[in-house]
Amino acid sequence: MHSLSLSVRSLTCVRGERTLFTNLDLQVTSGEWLHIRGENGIGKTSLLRILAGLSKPATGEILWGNQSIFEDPSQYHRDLLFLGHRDSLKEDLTAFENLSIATALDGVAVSDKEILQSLHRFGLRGREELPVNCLSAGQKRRVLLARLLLRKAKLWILDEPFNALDVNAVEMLSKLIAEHIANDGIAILTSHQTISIAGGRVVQL
Ligand SMILES: Nc1ncnc2c1ncn2[C@@H]1O[C@H](COP(=O)(O)OP(=O)(O)OP(=O)(O)O)[C@@H](O)[C@H]1O
Repeated sequence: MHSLSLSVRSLTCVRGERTLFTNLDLQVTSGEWLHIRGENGIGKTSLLRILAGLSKPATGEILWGNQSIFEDPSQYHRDLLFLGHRDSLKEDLTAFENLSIATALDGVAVSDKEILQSLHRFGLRGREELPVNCLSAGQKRRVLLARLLLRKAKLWILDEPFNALDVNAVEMLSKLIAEHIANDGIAILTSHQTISIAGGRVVQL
């Protein structure tokens, strides 16, 4: 994976009547991750949605490498995996079917074996063929997170990825993020917890 960076210059975000942040600058390069922190309602999710190209900032630019993310969105979205904190699964389908659909929509060719392995890594052995509405909140979250193993995205943008996870799953996800960073990946995430993964910087909104 060659070195890449996401650079943000003079970003301003307005939602409704409120200006959430102004003139935000940040940069994150291969082998680094950012922890976006701040109180409820400060604008963390709004920032991540802008960084993922899902909404536009009032002012400012976002460069992936040398190019604005809005110039070639399909290329950017091939390099990016965004997991929103309100992302949900199709409740009447199984965990396996949910991942099959998600990877097909992402345009990624994965084998049934790889899908099963990703579910097993997230501790869902024996739960692969249950309709998702029979899973607990934390197990549903684990199914969503299994996508991280199936997409070889360079940039992970994760909104509250540790929510609803038990101690083991927190450890599993921390290890996965650490591996991604060690392999020259990039991650930007929000969390109200303290996270100890090497290569990280805190951005306080
Ligand atoms: N489309 C919108 N129209 C009006 N206000 C909005 C819109 N989207 C978000 N907001 C407001 O912007 C503020 C920031 O919301 P955001 O979800 O980014 O906060 P957050 O920092 O992620 O909070 P939390 O820690 O609670 O998840 C909130 O006050 C929210 O109500």
